[in-house]
Parts: sequence; structure tokens; C-alpha cells
Amino acid sequence: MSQVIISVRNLVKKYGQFEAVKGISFDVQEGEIFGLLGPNGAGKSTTLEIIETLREKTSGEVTVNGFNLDTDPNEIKKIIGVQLQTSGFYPGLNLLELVDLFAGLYNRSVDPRELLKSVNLEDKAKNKYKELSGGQKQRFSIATTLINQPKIIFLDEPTTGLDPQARRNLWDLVKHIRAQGTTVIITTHYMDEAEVLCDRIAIIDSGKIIAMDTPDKMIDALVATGFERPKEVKKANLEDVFINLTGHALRGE
Ligand SMILES: Nc1ncnc2c1ncn2[C@@H]1O[C@H](COP(=O)(O)OP(=O)(O)OP(=O)(O)O)[C@@H](O)[C@H]1O
Repeated sequence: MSQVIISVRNLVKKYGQFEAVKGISFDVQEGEIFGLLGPNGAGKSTTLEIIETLREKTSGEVTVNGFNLDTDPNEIKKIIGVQLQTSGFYPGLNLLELVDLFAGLYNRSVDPRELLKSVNLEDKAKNKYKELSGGQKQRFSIATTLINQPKIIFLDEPTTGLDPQARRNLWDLVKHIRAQGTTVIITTHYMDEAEVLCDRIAIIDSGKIIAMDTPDKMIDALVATGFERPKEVKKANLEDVFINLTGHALRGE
């Protein structure tokens, strides 16, 4: 039986007069990849940051692993992994030193080389953050969410700006992290990403959840209404060509 690890009830966030989040409710099950899918400005980051204890809510109830956000934010902080602002990645330090630094902040002992290996960055251990490619930067950022061995990690648009290989690579990484038992909550505005990666998604638009289910069931429900997509003439698209030519595996980047 799966268990609810995050419960959000009637969450509202106002910025002055503007209501960015308009009373949304959802549950995240332990061990799933849950996606908040929506266009720019829908309120995804705001919702995520409230659950992460980084932003004040206006009203509503949030519980994470049984801890109430209002009364036990510090207990919540202990069990979640948050992507650190890249401004915290001191320019003079290499990746090993940065991992050591963050481990110290979290009061955890981690093997920096093992951690970098888990995100395929062992070759870049002595490089500085600014020397990484976009995909490598994202993988390093995800590695930093794992330092405190969290039960839940939060990923805010982790693949924005990445090329198709780097995106697929990151999807594999996120699936791998989930396979280790970590719950993942992710925001995205890419439909293909939500479809391949998320066990369940909430589609959020103008601060409201307008649909919530597994991607499969959402598609089946649409098809059941008689909806039919224009027939694809070709059995592959340009992205398939690109991946086929350049390979799916990590490049030297
Ligand atoms: N600090 C702030 N002050 C005022 N308005 C804000 C603030 N932060 C966000 N907003 C507004 O709240 C709405 C939701 O923003 P949010 O960043 O949560 O959206 P999002 O779904 O994450 O979008 P994106 O994909 O563009 O990041 C937007 O209209 C945004 O302009």
C-alpha cells in the first residue's frame, strides 16, 4: 500500500492583490515521481517553494511526512532535498570541494566521489561549476539535493534549456533516484517529459489544478471523448534522427 508523503489542502498564495495559487489540493504518494505540469506563470514554482519551506503561504494546510508546515518546518527541512541556488556554488571551488562544503552545512558525512559518480560526474571532480556544460550543471545540482539523504527531492524545471540527449540522460537519473526509494516532485512545462517521467501529474493553470491523474489515464480519457490526433505520416521525427545519429549515451561533453 502506498502512503501519502505530501498532502496539500486548499493552498492559497497571494502576492499583494494577485492570487498566484488559488486553493489547490493534492497528495503525493511515497516513492512516486509526481509532476506539476503547467505553462509559465501557472504557479508551479510558488507551490513547490511553499512545500520546501522557502516561501510563506497565504492560507491552506501542508503536511510533509506527517509534519505540519506551520508547526514543524525544521523537521520538514531535515527530510527534503532542495536544489540550491547556483549562486551558492562558490566560483573558486571544484565539485569535490563544493560537495564537502554542502555536506558540512548539512552536518552529513558523504563520500564526494561516490556522490559525483552517482550523477556521472566523476570525471569532472576537479572542475569548477562554471566549467560544466548545461546538462552537467543540472546533474551537479541534482547531486546536491541528495547530500542529506532525503526522503523527497524537489526539482524545479530541471531540463529547461538542455539538448535532447542531456534531457533523456537526466530522466534516467531521476528514475534511478526514484528506484532507490526517493520520492520526487518535479515541475515542468514539457509534455513529453511529464509523459515519460511522471507516475502522476497535476496540470496547473492560472493557479488552479485543472486535472490530476496518471499520464496514461489522462490520455485514455481524452481518447474516450472521441478525440483523435491527426495521423502521423512518418514513424519517426527529427528528434529521433538526432538521437539516432548522436547516440543516447553521455558524451564527453
Ligand atoms: N515574488 C513575487 N512577487 C509577485 N508576484 C510573483 C512573485 N513570484 C511569482 N509571482 C507571480 O506569481 C505567478 C506564478 O509564478 P510561479 O513562478 O509560481 O509560476 P511557474 O508556474 O513556476 O512559472 P514558470 O514556469 O515561469 O517558472 C506569476 O504570475 C508570477 O509573476
